[in-house]
Amino acid sequence: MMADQASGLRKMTNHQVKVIAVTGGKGGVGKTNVTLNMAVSLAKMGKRVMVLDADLGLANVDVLLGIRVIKNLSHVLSGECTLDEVIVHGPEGVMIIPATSGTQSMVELTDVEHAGLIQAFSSLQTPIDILLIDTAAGISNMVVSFAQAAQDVLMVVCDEPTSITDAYALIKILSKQNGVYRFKIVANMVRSLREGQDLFTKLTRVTDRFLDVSLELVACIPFDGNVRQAVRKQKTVVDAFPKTPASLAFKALANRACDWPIPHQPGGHLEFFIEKLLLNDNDENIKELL
Ligand SMILES: Nc1ncnc2c1ncn2[C@@H]1O[C@H](COP(=O)(O)OP(=O)(O)OP(=O)(O)O)[C@@H](O)[C@H]1O
Repeated sequence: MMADQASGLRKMTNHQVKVIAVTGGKGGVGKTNVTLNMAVSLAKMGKRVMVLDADLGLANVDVLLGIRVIKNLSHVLSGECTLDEVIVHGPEGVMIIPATSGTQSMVELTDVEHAGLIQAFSSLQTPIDILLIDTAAGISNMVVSFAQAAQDVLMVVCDEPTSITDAYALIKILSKQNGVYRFKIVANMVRSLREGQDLFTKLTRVTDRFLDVSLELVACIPFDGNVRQAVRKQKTVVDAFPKTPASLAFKALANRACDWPIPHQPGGHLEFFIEKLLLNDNDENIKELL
């Protein structure tokens, strides 16, 4: 299976795909809003964007966009269907891989599911430029897998002590145990640029002291009541209220993301991401499953 997978990858074009994992540690800091508003902004720029809702059990992406879902990521992980078959189209043609809601939250991937995930991405046929992964809250092996495999890890934080401590805990685990040392910080729901910078300073004060990591503040998204208004309308704020402060900040972040370099991937497409997913697996048995 591994050999088939590798040859399948070699057949793909040399097209490079950017993979960004949106994390945060704490729930409710705005990960899904950051993901979707970036996705719609990038799609408006002409990019082919795919969003993976990686919060199995507590899916939000489809709800936030008012999209009806029939099959979702859990069907893909169990081998019932392919990733291409579960794609639903959101605003601006953003392709969504939905998760499931209303079932027991699935935070830890079994070996079989991890193998299913790798297999699913290896055989993805739909061409994309950017894959945005909206990860679950907490520090599960699923969050760690995606953060480790992505080229960029966005850490969304807001001005609450628990947000800083949870972000720090996630950064610690990713750096000390999983080889992720670079983090892009998004200060969300801030009242001013200054508040965003102060938040970043609070976080770097502890990471500089205890960890060997590099943090970069890439966006300060203002607290903006229009975000909630848009959520109620099941739309992204960049769509519903394009000129409001949060929308402008989300668009600036998307613009910035376009300039983040993509590492050279000889096989092209998602090979880098898939290889990292394979590497991330601590259990050698997974290779037997592929
Ligand atoms: N910049 C903002 N201004 C005002 N409200 C915001 C902003 N960003 C997010 N929110 C609000 O915060 C709440 C949580 O946002 P969101 O669902 O994106 O967080 P999350 O981190 O994905 O949550 P979870 O981890 O629980 O899925 C939502 O009600 C949303 O409307």
